Amino acid sequence: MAAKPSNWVLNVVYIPQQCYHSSVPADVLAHIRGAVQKTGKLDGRTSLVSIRTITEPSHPAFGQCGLFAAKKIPPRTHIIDYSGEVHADERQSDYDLSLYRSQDGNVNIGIDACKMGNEARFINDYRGIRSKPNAVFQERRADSGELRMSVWTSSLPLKKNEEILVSYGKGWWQARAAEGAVPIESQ
Ligand SMILES: C[S@@+](CC[C@H](N)C(=O)[O-])C[C@H]1O[C@@H](n2cnc3c(N)ncnc32)[C@H](O)[C@@H]1O
Repeated sequence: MAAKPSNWVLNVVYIPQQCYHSSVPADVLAHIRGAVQKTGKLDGRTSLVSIRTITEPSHPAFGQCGLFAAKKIPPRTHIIDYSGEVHADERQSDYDLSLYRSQDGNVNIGIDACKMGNEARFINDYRGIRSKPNAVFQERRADSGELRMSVWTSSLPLKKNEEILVSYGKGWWQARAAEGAVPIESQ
């Protein structure tokens, strides 16, 4: 089992690389895994980030965790891949993001880091924290050929100890507005 990063949460399994749920159809699985042979090398670890509990009461995710730059990170730099359970079944999860949609639109593949994942699951949305995101999600093929959702710095560097913040997208918040996830005016 992979060594957990500092401040990892008790009820979540740490997986440095994505894993696959049985709901993913075989042809889609082959497409996501890619054609390149796996090397067996674990490339999911990074020293660029640290998980911290948010202690400022003014932060909208006060008491939860966030992901922070452990050192200065240059602009347009790969920070980490979002790992979790790659799945095709329906999920109600605040840790689920979209990875792939089949051409006919019949298969939607997500990566759910609710029960298992890596440091990237702690990345918060920028709303209510700063004026714009300082990081972006970007699909990429890893050296192994595998399709992944990765996190990159924007056009500006990240300072050491700066919180890494992306945009979850308006749709993410709209879908949760009924549950009072965030004040609508802050979208
Ligand atoms: C993917 S998790 C992010 C990590 C989470 N803070 C944690 O400690 O597990 C998404 C959840 O974080 C919180 N969150 C993220 N960004 C937020 C924001 N800008 N304002 C309020 N809550 C936020 C919400 O509770 C949301 O459901």
